[in-house]
Amino acid sequence: MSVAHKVALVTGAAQGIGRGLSEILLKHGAKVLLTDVNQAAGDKTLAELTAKYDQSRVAFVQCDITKQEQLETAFATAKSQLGGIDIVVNNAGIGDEGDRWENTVDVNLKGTVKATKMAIDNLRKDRGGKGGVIVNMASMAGLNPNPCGPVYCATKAAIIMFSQCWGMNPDVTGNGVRINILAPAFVDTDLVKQQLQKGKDVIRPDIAAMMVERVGIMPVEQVAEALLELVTDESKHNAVLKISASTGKSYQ
Ligand SMILES: NC(=O)C1=CN([C@@H]2O[C@H](COP(=O)(O)OP(=O)(O)OC[C@H]3O[C@@H](n4cnc5c(N)ncnc54)[C@H](O)[C@@H]3O)[C@@H](O)[C@H]2O)C=CC1
Ligand SMILES: CCCCCC(=O)/C=C/[C@H]1C=CC(=O)[C@@H]1CCCCCCC(=O)O
Repeated sequence: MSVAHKVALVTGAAQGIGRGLSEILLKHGAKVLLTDVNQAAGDKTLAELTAKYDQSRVAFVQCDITKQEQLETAFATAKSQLGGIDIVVNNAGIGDEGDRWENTVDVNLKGTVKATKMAIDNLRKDRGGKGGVIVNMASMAGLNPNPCGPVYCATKAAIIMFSQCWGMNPDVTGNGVRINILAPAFVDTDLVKQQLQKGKDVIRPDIAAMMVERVGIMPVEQVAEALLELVTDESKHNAVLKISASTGKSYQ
């Protein structure tokens, strides 16, 4: 499936991986609704992307994925402003541990569940949609245990299982909806930089640093290419695409 002229909604799109995913979709001719909880960062990213791409193809709406009504507004905006929805990338995520661990469950798990259910409802052909593809952002940390971020890892493991369960549902597959999962190892974004620099949320920063040393760290663009594969290759359904600087891409 070509992404040209398709409409994508990306969560957590103001910076980091979400911004990179949005940009590769724009480069290949899609229309993109950037969504993010951070209004100021979203406005800045929108201004930068509209300077490079046709401004009728990109828009931003503030959306906290933990808030059902803000998700509803975002999906409605994609339809009214960009003409429909074909691709949903549930990328937004955080890594709080310690006293703030419940934020990580709220955003990574509950927020992704809310957004996935809404995406399925909007894409299903029997509910007025055109079919399409959902990609949920997990992590290698949801597949391989480590002692650094137990709540983060648990939420990412849950995203994989939740997504694959929906992907086995004939009401989803029978109505033109594909669901795939992206599971990167370390990517060069603020999430990793902040955690490693301040040791803020990492329970054993020494071990985290050793893991980064062993596994390496990827540029955002490498993850964006992997997303494009999951979106465009129609044979990919219920796939988990693992990607790491040291071992490259593999499906599980
Ligand atoms: N950086 C890495 O090494 C890896 C990151 N990931 C995942 O990729 C995704 C993106 O991470 P990064 O770009 O690295 O992080 P980042 O911190 O650079 O960007 C995350 C974006 O999500 C937004 N966000 C946070 N909470 C939100 C909410 N409640 N609603 C909407 N937007 C919200 C932030 O404002 C920010 O713009 C996350 O799900 C993360 O868990 C997965 C594997 C590796
Ligand atoms: C969960 C590991 C914590 C390490 C600290 C850190 O910097 C966090 C990085 C995470 C940010 C988002 C992620 O998904 C990153 C973890 C990636 C783990 C890679 C594991 C690689 C492997 O086991 O092969």
